[in-house]
Amino acid sequence: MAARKILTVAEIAAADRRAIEAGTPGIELMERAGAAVAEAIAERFSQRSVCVLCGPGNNGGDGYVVARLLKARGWPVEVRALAAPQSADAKAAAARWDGGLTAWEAPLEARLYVDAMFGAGLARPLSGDAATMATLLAAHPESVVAVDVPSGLPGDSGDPHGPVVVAALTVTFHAKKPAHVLQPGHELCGEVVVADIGLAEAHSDLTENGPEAWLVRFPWPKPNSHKHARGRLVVVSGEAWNTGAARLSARAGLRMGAGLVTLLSPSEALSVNATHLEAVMLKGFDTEAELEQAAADVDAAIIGPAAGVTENTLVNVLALARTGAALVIDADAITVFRDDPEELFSVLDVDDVLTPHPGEFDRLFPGLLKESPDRIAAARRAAQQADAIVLLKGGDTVIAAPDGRACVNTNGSPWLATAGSGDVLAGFIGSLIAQGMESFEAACAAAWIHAEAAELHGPGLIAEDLPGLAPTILRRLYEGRLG
Ligand SMILES: NC(=O)C1=CN([C@@H]2O[C@H](COP(=O)(O)OP(=O)(O)OC[C@H]3O[C@@H](n4cnc5c(N)ncnc54)[C@H](OP(=O)(O)O)[C@@H]3O)[C@@H](O)[C@H]2O)[C@@H](O)CC1
Ligand SMILES: Nc1ncnc2c1ncn2[C@@H]1O[C@H](COP(=O)(O)OP(=O)(O)O)[C@@H](O)[C@H]1O
Ligand SMILES: [K+]
Repeated sequence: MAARKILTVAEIAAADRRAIEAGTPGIELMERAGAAVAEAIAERFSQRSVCVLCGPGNNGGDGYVVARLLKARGWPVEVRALAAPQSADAKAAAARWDGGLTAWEAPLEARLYVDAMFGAGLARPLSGDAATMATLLAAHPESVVAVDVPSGLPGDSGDPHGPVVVAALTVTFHAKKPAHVLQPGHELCGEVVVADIGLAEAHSDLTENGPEAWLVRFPWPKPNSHKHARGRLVVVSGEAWNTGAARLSARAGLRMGAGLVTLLSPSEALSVNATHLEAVMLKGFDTEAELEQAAADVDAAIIGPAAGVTENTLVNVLALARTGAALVIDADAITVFRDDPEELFSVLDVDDVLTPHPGEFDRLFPGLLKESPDRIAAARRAAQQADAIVLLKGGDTVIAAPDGRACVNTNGSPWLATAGSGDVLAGFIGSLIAQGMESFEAACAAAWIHAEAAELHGPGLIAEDLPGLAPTILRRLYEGRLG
């Protein structure tokens, strides 16, 4: 299965234009779009009274088609027009609707509402009658189906700057837009159905995260695999009072399949680490030179979880960067470079992964999140600036590579909002890289598995649970690997 592409508003408009130039009339695309919405509604709702709210553009045009097709199926349908149709296709679709119009302000008594006011290209916040309607509908999101996007949601950012419709189901066309995957848009859309309306494939560097993007390259062990061949991973421990986070990463790394995982511990923390380790191995170091030596032959190294915002952490990162290991740089190992991010960037390359939460991101890339149109753009610019993979954490984690690839994680689980879950994620990423997966794909796969594991557990999740939940998700992936 191919990765699920996400197209911007400009890209979808271009695909639309190409289809029309190639001989499919716009009204035919509108008929297909409306038919897909009517079909999705009939599949999910029993027959009931429907009110279709049509805007002046092509989104409204789709609405007139939905109204006609649901009426033809015997559903009681009323249509309300926010303004007269403006485009030729919308006028044609409206002309095919023979059921008359209900006044916009009449009491709302239908059991289902189809929001066809505005599409993804919304140029300015909803105002007037449209804004009032969005506010009224927001009281009954379970009865609202949005065409393309909930009206008021700009397609490229997913961040409404005014009143917005909240839907239980959104039917969009050809591909998702950023608004369907980025928060809060993702939440406002409800279930998202992507309907095929016969447009040609379009190129996109932006995808929605999921196994179809990386499962064929997942590093399963082979019959002749041995532990050294399955990837050597090291994790740098913090000082004696701060060792748990690195152990969480190490355990997660082992669960994700790395053959050998070693905790590299400051000597003074060796005994506390030793008390808590079994399959994870332990090695001490006292100086940056000893750390460099200990990591000389490893495939991947993780530094940051409870490492301490200290000069030692800074020099330890630089020491690891002198080895051939791919680096996963998290937490304190990010923060420690806040006064001179360039010093960090100068030692990174595309094998390395930075895993900041938004606060840490702002320390390395001051102002970038705020001044970017959305999180995808921010993560992409950061990856280019750092010349490394950047995984920007959140409910809608974004992973970006310096070459422009970006991936949005949509299975994010709020149960992950618990101390230490990021340490586990770092362990998962480092482990997959150590096993030979390309770093961008490793970060995507790790983020997806991490969220699936959290969802599997649900309430009461603590970070310690996550490594032990990974095998259930891995088994599902393993059994589906040929599918
Ligand atoms: N391939 C596909 O994807 C296909 C897509 N299709 C459908 O087309 C839809 C996109 O259609 P669209 O471009 O006509 O946009 P849409 O939002 O209906 O209307 C724009 C109009 O609204 C106005 N306007 C804008 N903002 C406003 C505001 N806040 N308050 C008030 N007015 C506002 C704006 O006016 P202007 O800014 O020009 O003054 C303009 O007149 C898409 O969502 C999908 O449903 C299918 O039919 C076929 C294949
Ligand atoms: N509300 C949420 N929804 C989905 N994922 C979340 C949410 N809150 C946090 N996460 C995820 O949980 C992890 C938290 O990581 P981090 O902030 O580094 O925590 P810690 O440093 O305590 O390990 C990240 O993977 C993040 O994407
Ligand atoms: K809409």
